[in-house]
Amino acid sequence: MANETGRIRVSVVGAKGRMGANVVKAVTDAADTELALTLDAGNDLTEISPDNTDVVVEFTVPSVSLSNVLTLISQGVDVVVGTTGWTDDKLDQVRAALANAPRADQAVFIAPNFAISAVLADYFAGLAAKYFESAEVVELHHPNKVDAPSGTAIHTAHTIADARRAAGLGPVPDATETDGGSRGQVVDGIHVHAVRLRGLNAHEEVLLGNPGEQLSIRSDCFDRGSFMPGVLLAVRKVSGHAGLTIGLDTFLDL
Ligand SMILES: NC(=O)C1=CN([C@@H]2O[C@H](COP(=O)(O)OP(=O)(O)OC[C@H]3O[C@@H](n4cnc5c(N)ncnc54)[C@H](OP(=O)(O)O)[C@@H]3O)[C@@H](O)[C@H]2O)C=CC1
Ligand SMILES: O=C(O)C1=N[C@H](C(=O)O)C[C@H](O)C1
Repeated sequence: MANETGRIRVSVVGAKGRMGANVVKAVTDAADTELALTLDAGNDLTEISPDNTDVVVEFTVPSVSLSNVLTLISQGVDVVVGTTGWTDDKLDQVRAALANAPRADQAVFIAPNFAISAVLADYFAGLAAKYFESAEVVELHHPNKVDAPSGTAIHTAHTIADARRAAGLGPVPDATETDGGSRGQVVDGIHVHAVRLRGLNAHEEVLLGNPGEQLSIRSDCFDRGSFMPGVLLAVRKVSGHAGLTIGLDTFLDL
């Protein structure tokens, strides 16, 4: 979708945040998008409508994202979401809202990660998982992050678990009898470990092991600019994909 200038009008929710501020700059700088409204906590999302906006980009906090997305659907605009914290129940609520949306072709796109390195790490982990007895995920982030483990790590754990199930693999080998929390969170049978360290930005390592060998798949996003090509790709694609779409891999030729 585009306006009479040929540019996609993009509003940003969470515009003053770390990601939102980068999105405002990316949308302003790109030739085929133009910045519409910028909103943050305390602003009224019903200011956003098809009169001023084609696509909304939402980067806020997990506790408010569902409510924001439901409001934006009822406002009749397409939405690209980068905020984490999505459960099956929340996704079902989005699907139900889309089924009753003002426009029949309305679209919501949610991505756990917009960086090509992270999307490929997840994809490669899914390809490799069936060949290894053991699999664990380590995610490492800046200490200002409010959620752990990361949305990306949760997604990667499910990707690995799905591949293991499809290959008929059983549980990962683990003789641990006492833990005290040191073995991380178990997501779909896969242990996920979260590091929070000043100096880091967003990193993930998938460890796959067999007797006598190991494969490591690692993504390092040193700068939030790494997410912007993926965000802009989603902004350009979302309006052609009615309903709920999840994961940037759906817009890549993998
Ligand atoms: N998918 C991806 O590729 C990526 C996803 N993320 C995810 O994006 C989310 C945001 O991360 P980040 O930018 O670092 O977080 P920040 O805390 O820097 O930004 C969040 C922003 O949302 C605002 N906000 C809070 N509540 C509301 C509300 N009800 N309505 C509108 N705005 C609100 C905050 O305002 P205030 O501070 O005033 O409360 C703040 O400006 C996280 O879930 C993170 O995990 C991050 C990087 C990449
Ligand atoms: O909060 C962050 O910074 C990030 N959040 C996302 C996540 O939880 O997976 C994506 C990326 O890891 C950066």
